Amino acid sequence: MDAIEVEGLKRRYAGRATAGRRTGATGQGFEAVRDVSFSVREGEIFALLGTNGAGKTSTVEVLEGLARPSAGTVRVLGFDPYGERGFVRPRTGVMLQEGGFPSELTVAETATMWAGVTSEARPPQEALEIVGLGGRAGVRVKQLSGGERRRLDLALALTGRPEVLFLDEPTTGMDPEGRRDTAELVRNLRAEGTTVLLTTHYLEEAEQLADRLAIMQAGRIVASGTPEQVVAERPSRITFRLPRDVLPERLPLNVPAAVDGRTVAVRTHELQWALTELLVWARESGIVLEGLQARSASLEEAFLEIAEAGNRPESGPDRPGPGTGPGTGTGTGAGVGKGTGTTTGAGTGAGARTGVRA
Ligand SMILES: Nc1ncnc2c1ncn2[C@@H]1O[C@H](COP(=O)(O)OP(=O)(O)OP(=O)(O)O)[C@@H](O)[C@H]1O
Repeated sequence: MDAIEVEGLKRRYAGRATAGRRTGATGQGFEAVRDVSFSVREGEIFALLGTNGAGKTSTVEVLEGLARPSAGTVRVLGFDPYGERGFVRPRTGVMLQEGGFPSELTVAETATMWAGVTSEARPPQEALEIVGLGGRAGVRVKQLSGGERRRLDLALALTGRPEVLFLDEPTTGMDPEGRRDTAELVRNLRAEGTTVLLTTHYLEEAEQLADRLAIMQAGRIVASGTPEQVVAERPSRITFRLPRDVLPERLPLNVPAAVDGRTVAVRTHELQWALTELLVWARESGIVLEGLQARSASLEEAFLEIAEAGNRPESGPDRPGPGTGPGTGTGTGAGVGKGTGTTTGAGTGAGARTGVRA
Protein backbone atom coordinates (compact mmCIF):
# COMPACT_ATOMS: atom_id res chain seq x y z
CA MET A 1 0.00 0.00 0.00
CA ASP A 2 1.24 3.45 -0.87
CA ALA A 3 1.23 6.11 1.86
CA ILE A 4 -0.82 8.46 -0.32
CA GLU A 5 -3.12 7.43 -3.15
CA VAL A 6 -5.00 9.93 -5.29
CA GLU A 7 -7.30 8.72 -8.04
CA GLY A 8 -9.29 10.96 -10.36
CA LEU A 9 -9.40 13.79 -7.83
CA LYS A 10 -11.53 16.82 -8.65
CA ARG A 11 -12.11 19.83 -6.46
CA ARG A 12 -14.66 22.43 -7.31
CA TYR A 13 -15.22 25.77 -5.61
CA ALA A 14 -18.71 27.20 -5.64
CA GLY A 15 -19.14 30.39 -7.67
CA ARG A 16 -16.52 32.46 -9.45
CA ALA A 17 -17.04 35.36 -11.78
CA THR A 18 -14.60 34.42 -14.52
CA ALA A 19 -15.81 32.08 -17.22
CA GLY A 20 -14.27 30.06 -19.99
CA ARG A 21 -12.73 26.73 -20.68
CA ARG A 22 -9.14 27.70 -19.85
CA THR A 23 -10.00 29.11 -16.44
CA GLY A 24 -11.86 26.01 -15.37
CA ALA A 25 -14.94 28.11 -14.60
CA THR A 26 -18.28 26.60 -15.45
CA GLY A 27 -21.88 27.33 -14.59
CA GLN A 28 -21.43 25.19 -11.45
CA GLY A 29 -18.42 27.01 -10.04
CA PHE A 30 -14.71 26.72 -10.56
CA GLU A 31 -12.87 23.43 -10.91
CA ALA A 32 -9.43 24.02 -9.39
CA VAL A 33 -8.38 20.35 -9.48
CA ARG A 34 -9.34 18.43 -12.59
CA ASP A 35 -8.90 14.68 -12.56
CA VAL A 36 -5.60 14.36 -10.75
CA SER A 37 -4.07 10.95 -10.00
CA PHE A 38 -0.77 10.12 -8.33
CA SER A 39 0.63 8.10 -5.47
CA VAL A 40 3.37 8.59 -2.93
CA ARG A 41 5.24 5.58 -1.63
CA GLU A 42 6.07 5.08 2.00
CA GLY A 43 9.25 6.91 2.98
CA GLU A 44 9.33 8.94 -0.23
CA ILE A 45 9.70 12.68 -0.73
CA PHE A 46 7.20 13.77 -3.36
CA ALA A 47 7.05 17.36 -4.67
CA LEU A 48 3.98 18.92 -6.19
CA LEU A 49 5.02 21.80 -8.44
CA GLY A 50 3.13 24.31 -10.53
CA THR A 51 2.65 27.96 -11.25
CA ASN A 52 0.51 30.16 -8.98
CA GLY A 53 -3.04 28.94 -9.02
CA ALA A 54 -2.20 25.57 -10.57
CA GLY A 55 -4.15 23.73 -7.89
CA LYS A 56 -1.41 22.47 -5.55
CA THR A 57 -2.89 23.79 -2.31
CA SER A 58 -6.38 22.76 -3.39
CA THR A 59 -5.04 19.22 -3.84
CA VAL A 60 -3.02 19.12 -0.64
CA GLU A 61 -5.93 20.42 1.43
CA VAL A 62 -7.96 17.40 0.36
CA LEU A 63 -5.11 15.09 1.38
CA GLU A 64 -4.92 16.84 4.73
CA GLY A 65 -8.60 16.17 5.30
CA LEU A 66 -9.49 19.85 5.26
CA ALA A 67 -11.83 19.51 2.28
CA ARG A 68 -13.89 16.80 0.66
CA PRO A 69 -13.16 15.85 -2.96
CA SER A 70 -15.81 16.87 -5.49
CA ALA A 71 -15.01 13.60 -7.27
CA GLY A 72 -12.42 10.83 -7.12
CA THR A 73 -10.85 9.08 -4.18
CA VAL A 74 -8.03 9.96 -1.84
CA ARG A 75 -6.37 7.65 0.70
CA VAL A 76 -3.74 8.57 3.24
CA LEU A 77 -2.26 5.58 5.10
CA GLY A 78 -5.17 3.64 3.68
CA PHE A 79 -7.89 5.91 5.09
CA ASP A 80 -10.14 8.62 3.71
CA PRO A 81 -8.60 11.73 5.30
CA TYR A 82 -11.94 13.58 5.37
CA GLY A 83 -14.40 10.82 6.28
CA GLU A 84 -11.99 8.94 8.56
CA ARG A 85 -10.18 11.94 9.91
CA GLY A 86 -9.80 10.43 13.36
CA PHE A 87 -7.60 7.63 11.97
CA VAL A 88 -5.49 9.85 9.78
CA ARG A 89 -4.98 13.08 11.69
CA PRO A 90 -2.87 11.70 14.59
CA ARG A 91 -0.48 10.08 12.12
CA THR A 92 0.03 13.09 9.87
CA GLY A 93 1.74 16.46 10.26
CA VAL A 94 0.56 19.51 8.40
CA MET A 95 2.39 22.73 7.62
CA LEU A 96 -0.03 25.09 5.96
CA GLN A 97 0.98 28.13 3.91
CA GLU A 98 -0.29 30.35 6.73
CA GLY A 99 0.29 29.02 10.24
CA GLY A 100 -2.30 31.30 11.82
CA PHE A 101 -1.15 31.05 15.43
CA PRO A 102 -1.80 33.85 17.96
CA SER A 103 0.93 36.38 17.46
CA GLU A 104 0.96 37.50 21.11
CA LEU A 105 2.14 34.09 22.38
CA THR A 106 5.82 33.31 22.61
CA VAL A 107 7.43 30.62 20.52
CA ALA A 108 7.63 28.29 23.56
CA GLU A 109 4.00 28.94 24.53
CA THR A 110 2.88 28.20 20.99
CA ALA A 111 4.86 24.96 20.87
CA THR A 112 3.56 23.95 24.32
CA MET A 113 -0.03 24.73 23.38
CA TRP A 114 0.33 22.67 20.22
CA ALA A 115 1.95 19.75 22.07
CA GLY A 116 -1.03 19.85 24.45
CA VAL A 117 -3.46 18.99 21.67
CA THR A 118 -1.19 16.47 19.92
CA SER A 119 -1.08 12.80 20.77
CA GLU A 120 2.33 11.33 21.62
CA ALA A 121 3.88 14.75 21.20
CA ARG A 122 7.57 15.49 21.21
CA PRO A 123 8.60 17.78 24.08
CA PRO A 124 8.06 21.36 22.75
CA GLN A 125 11.69 22.34 23.24
CA GLU A 126 12.83 19.31 21.24
CA ALA A 127 10.58 20.29 18.33
CA LEU A 128 11.98 23.83 18.44
CA GLU A 129 15.57 22.57 18.56
CA ILE A 130 15.00 20.39 15.48
CA VAL A 131 14.15 23.44 13.38
CA GLY A 132 16.81 25.68 14.91
CA LEU A 133 14.47 27.81 16.99
CA GLY A 134 15.71 26.62 20.39
CA GLY A 135 17.28 29.99 21.09
CA ARG A 136 14.12 31.93 20.20
CA ALA A 137 11.77 30.25 22.66
CA GLY A 138 10.99 33.43 24.62
CA VAL A 139 10.28 35.61 21.59
CA ARG A 140 6.71 36.55 20.67
CA VAL A 141 5.46 35.07 17.43
CA LYS A 142 4.77 38.54 16.04
CA GLN A 143 8.45 39.41 16.44
CA LEU A 144 9.65 36.49 14.35
CA SER A 145 10.87 37.02 10.81
CA GLY A 146 8.96 35.39 7.96
CA GLY A 147 11.51 32.60 7.73
CA GLU A 148 11.44 32.01 11.48
CA ARG A 149 7.67 31.71 11.37
CA ARG A 150 8.01 29.03 8.73
CA ARG A 151 10.44 27.22 11.03
CA LEU A 152 7.90 27.44 13.85
CA ASP A 153 5.18 26.09 11.57
CA LEU A 154 7.52 23.24 10.72
CA ALA A 155 8.27 22.53 14.39
CA LEU A 156 4.53 22.26 15.06
CA ALA A 157 4.03 19.97 12.08
CA LEU A 158 6.75 17.68 13.48
CA THR A 159 5.42 17.68 17.02
CA GLY A 160 3.31 14.55 16.61
CA ARG A 161 6.14 12.49 15.04
CA PRO A 162 4.06 12.12 11.89
CA GLU A 163 4.29 9.18 9.52
CA VAL A 164 3.15 11.44 6.69
CA LEU A 165 4.14 15.08 6.57
CA PHE A 166 2.47 17.69 4.35
CA LEU A 167 4.59 20.78 3.71
CA ASP A 168 2.95 23.58 1.74
CA GLU A 169 5.74 25.87 0.55
CA PRO A 170 7.83 25.16 3.65
CA THR A 171 10.80 27.35 2.75
CA THR A 172 9.05 30.46 1.46
CA GLY A 173 10.63 33.47 3.17
CA MET A 174 13.59 31.49 4.50
CA ASP A 175 17.13 32.62 3.84
CA PRO A 176 19.47 30.23 1.98
CA GLU A 177 20.72 28.79 5.27
CA GLY A 178 17.17 28.15 6.44
CA ARG A 179 16.35 26.49 3.14
CA ARG A 180 19.43 24.30 3.36
CA ASP A 181 18.64 23.34 6.98
CA THR A 182 15.06 22.52 6.06
CA ALA A 183 16.18 20.37 3.14
CA GLU A 184 18.53 18.50 5.44
CA LEU A 185 15.78 18.07 8.00
CA VAL A 186 13.41 16.69 5.40
CA ARG A 187 16.09 14.24 4.26
CA ASN A 188 16.64 13.14 7.85
CA LEU A 189 12.91 12.59 8.24
CA ARG A 190 12.90 10.46 5.13
CA ALA A 191 15.79 8.44 6.53
CA GLU A 192 13.59 7.75 9.57
CA GLY A 193 10.84 6.51 7.25
CA THR A 194 8.61 9.58 7.12
CA THR A 195 6.68 10.16 3.91
CA VAL A 196 6.81 13.79 2.80
CA LEU A 197 4.57 15.57 0.33
CA LEU A 198 5.69 19.11 -0.33
CA THR A 199 4.80 21.96 -2.59
CA THR A 200 7.45 24.48 -3.50
CA HIS A 201 8.30 27.21 -5.96
CA TYR A 202 12.03 26.55 -5.52
CA LEU A 203 12.71 24.19 -8.38
CA GLU A 204 16.31 23.57 -7.43
CA GLU A 205 15.07 22.48 -4.03
CA ALA A 206 12.61 20.08 -5.61
CA GLU A 207 15.25 18.75 -7.98
CA GLN A 208 17.66 18.02 -5.14
CA LEU A 209 15.14 16.79 -2.59
CA ALA A 210 12.31 14.98 -4.30
CA ASP A 211 12.40 11.29 -5.13
CA ARG A 212 9.53 11.93 -7.51
CA LEU A 213 7.49 14.95 -8.48
CA ALA A 214 4.48 16.08 -10.44
CA ILE A 215 4.01 19.39 -12.22
CA MET A 216 0.49 20.78 -12.14
CA GLN A 217 -1.01 23.26 -14.53
CA ALA A 218 -4.55 24.58 -14.57
CA GLY A 219 -5.70 21.82 -12.25
CA ARG A 220 -4.05 18.92 -14.04
CA ILE A 221 -0.79 17.00 -13.79
CA VAL A 222 1.12 17.68 -17.00
CA ALA A 223 4.42 15.95 -16.18
CA SER A 224 5.52 13.51 -13.51
CA GLY A 225 8.28 11.11 -12.57
CA THR A 226 11.68 11.34 -10.95
CA PRO A 227 13.38 14.71 -11.45
CA GLU A 228 15.72 12.97 -13.90
CA GLN A 229 12.80 11.58 -15.91
CA VAL A 230 11.01 14.90 -16.11
CA VAL A 231 14.20 16.66 -17.15
CA ALA A 232 15.19 13.93 -19.61
CA GLU A 233 12.10 14.74 -21.68
CA ARG A 234 13.51 18.21 -22.33
CA PRO A 235 16.26 18.85 -24.86
CA SER A 236 19.83 19.40 -23.72
CA ARG A 237 21.60 22.56 -24.79
CA ILE A 238 24.91 23.26 -26.52
CA THR A 239 26.04 26.86 -26.87
CA PHE A 240 29.16 28.41 -28.34
CA ARG A 241 30.41 31.37 -30.38
CA LEU A 242 31.71 30.96 -33.91
CA PRO A 243 34.86 32.81 -34.99
CA ARG A 244 34.03 36.02 -36.87
CA ASP A 245 35.20 34.62 -40.19
CA VAL A 246 33.09 31.43 -40.00
CA LEU A 247 29.56 31.67 -41.33
CA PRO A 248 26.90 29.60 -39.57
CA GLU A 249 26.09 28.04 -42.92
CA ARG A 250 29.24 25.97 -42.48
CA LEU A 251 27.94 24.16 -39.40
CA PRO A 252 27.35 20.45 -40.00
CA LEU A 253 23.90 19.95 -41.46
CA ASN A 254 22.82 17.46 -38.83
CA VAL A 255 23.22 20.06 -36.11
CA PRO A 256 20.38 22.51 -36.72
CA ALA A 257 20.92 25.57 -34.62
CA ALA A 258 19.53 28.89 -33.57
CA VAL A 259 21.99 31.64 -34.45
CA ASP A 260 22.15 35.11 -32.99
CA GLY A 261 25.13 37.02 -34.35
CA ARG A 262 28.09 34.77 -33.58
CA THR A 263 26.31 32.91 -30.79
CA VAL A 264 24.92 29.52 -31.66
CA ALA A 265 22.48 27.51 -29.54
CA VAL A 266 21.66 23.91 -30.26
CA ARG A 267 18.89 22.10 -28.42
CA THR A 268 18.92 18.38 -28.79
CA HIS A 269 17.65 15.14 -27.33
CA GLU A 270 20.86 13.46 -28.54
CA LEU A 271 23.48 15.44 -26.67
CA GLN A 272 26.33 12.98 -27.10
CA TRP A 273 25.89 12.60 -30.87
CA ALA A 274 25.28 16.27 -31.57
CA LEU A 275 28.32 17.22 -29.55
CA THR A 276 30.49 14.58 -31.22
CA GLU A 277 29.43 15.74 -34.66
CA LEU A 278 30.10 19.34 -33.77
CA LEU A 279 33.50 18.70 -32.23
CA VAL A 280 34.66 16.43 -35.07
CA TRP A 281 33.58 19.12 -37.53
CA ALA A 282 35.38 21.82 -35.54
CA ARG A 283 38.59 19.79 -35.36
CA GLU A 284 38.53 18.88 -39.02
CA SER A 285 37.88 22.51 -39.95
CA GLY A 286 40.41 23.87 -37.48
CA ILE A 287 37.71 26.00 -35.82
CA VAL A 288 37.73 27.03 -32.17
CA LEU A 289 34.27 27.12 -30.60
CA GLU A 290 34.53 29.88 -28.02
CA GLY A 291 32.70 29.58 -24.71
CA LEU A 292 31.55 26.06 -25.55
CA GLN A 293 29.01 24.73 -23.06
CA ALA A 294 26.98 21.55 -23.15
CA ARG A 295 24.50 20.69 -20.45
CA SER A 296 21.34 18.76 -19.77
CA ALA A 297 18.14 20.68 -19.14
CA SER A 298 17.46 21.69 -15.55
CA LEU A 299 14.17 21.15 -13.81
CA GLU A 300 13.69 24.90 -13.94
CA GLU A 301 13.99 24.89 -17.72
CA ALA A 302 11.61 21.95 -17.96
CA PHE A 303 9.15 23.75 -15.71
CA LEU A 304 9.33 27.01 -17.62
CA GLU A 305 8.86 25.24 -20.91
CA ILE A 306 5.80 23.45 -19.59
CA ALA A 307 4.42 26.68 -18.15
CA GLU A 308 5.00 28.56 -21.40
CA ALA A 309 3.33 25.81 -23.41
CA GLY A 310 0.35 25.94 -21.06
CA ASN A 311 0.02 29.70 -21.47
CA ARG A 312 -0.32 29.51 -25.21
CA PRO A 313 -3.89 30.12 -26.36
CA GLU A 314 -4.17 26.78 -28.11
CA SER A 315 -3.23 24.73 -25.04
CA GLY A 316 -6.24 24.78 -22.77
CA PRO A 317 -6.50 22.38 -19.87
CA ASP A 318 -8.66 20.00 -21.88
CA ARG A 319 -5.73 19.30 -24.13
CA PRO A 320 -3.09 16.76 -23.22
CA GLY A 321 -0.24 18.40 -21.40
CA PRO A 322 3.17 18.92 -22.91
CA GLY A 323 6.22 16.97 -22.08
CA THR A 324 5.13 13.37 -22.32
CA GLY A 325 8.18 12.32 -24.24
CA PRO A 326 10.87 13.30 -26.66
CA GLY A 327 9.51 14.87 -29.77
CA THR A 328 6.45 16.34 -28.11
CA GLY A 329 8.31 19.50 -27.13
CA THR A 330 7.15 22.96 -27.84
CA GLY A 331 8.81 23.55 -31.13
CA THR A 332 11.30 26.07 -29.84
CA GLY A 333 14.16 23.64 -29.89
CA ALA A 334 16.40 22.31 -32.56
CA GLY A 335 16.57 18.62 -33.18
CA VAL A 336 19.43 16.52 -34.33
CA GLY A 337 19.31 14.11 -37.18
CA LYS A 338 16.31 13.52 -39.32
CA GLY A 339 13.13 15.38 -38.67
CA THR A 340 13.15 15.60 -34.89
CA GLY A 341 12.94 19.36 -34.72
CA THR A 342 11.04 22.12 -36.36
CA THR A 343 14.00 24.23 -37.30
CA THR A 344 15.70 23.99 -40.60
CA GLY A 345 19.37 23.18 -40.86
CA ALA A 346 22.06 25.66 -40.01
CA GLY A 347 22.31 26.76 -43.61
CA THR A 348 18.82 28.17 -43.75
CA GLY A 349 18.17 28.78 -40.08
CA ALA A 350 20.88 31.35 -39.55
CA GLY A 351 19.50 34.59 -38.19
CA ALA A 352 15.94 33.42 -38.59
CA ARG A 353 15.40 32.39 -35.03
CA THR A 354 15.38 34.43 -31.90
CA GLY A 355 15.20 31.59 -29.43
CA VAL A 356 18.74 31.82 -28.18
CA ARG A 357 18.60 31.97 -24.42
CA ALA A 358 22.17 31.09 -23.66
N1 LIG B 1 -11.88 29.27 -1.81
C1 LIG B 1 -11.75 29.42 -3.12
N2 LIG B 1 -12.79 29.81 -3.89
C2 LIG B 1 -12.68 29.93 -5.22
N3 LIG B 1 -11.53 29.70 -5.92
C3 LIG B 1 -10.47 29.33 -5.20
C4 LIG B 1 -10.51 29.17 -3.77
N4 LIG B 1 -9.28 28.78 -3.35
C5 LIG B 1 -8.52 28.70 -4.44
N5 LIG B 1 -9.22 29.03 -5.55
C6 LIG B 1 -8.73 29.04 -6.91
O1 LIG B 1 -8.31 27.74 -7.28
C7 LIG B 1 -7.16 27.79 -8.10
C8 LIG B 1 -6.08 26.94 -7.50
O2 LIG B 1 -5.65 27.57 -6.30
P1 LIG B 1 -4.54 26.90 -5.37
O3 LIG B 1 -4.39 27.76 -4.16
O4 LIG B 1 -4.86 25.47 -5.17
O5 LIG B 1 -3.26 27.02 -6.30
P2 LIG B 1 -1.74 26.78 -5.95
O6 LIG B 1 -1.19 25.93 -7.03
O7 LIG B 1 -1.60 26.28 -4.57
O8 LIG B 1 -1.17 28.25 -6.09
P3 LIG B 1 0.01 29.02 -5.27
O9 LIG B 1 1.29 28.52 -5.83
O10 LIG B 1 -0.24 30.42 -5.64
O11 LIG B 1 -0.17 28.73 -3.82
C9 LIG B 1 -6.80 29.27 -8.23
O12 LIG B 1 -7.31 29.73 -9.46
C10 LIG B 1 -7.52 29.92 -7.06
O13 LIG B 1 -7.87 31.24 -7.39
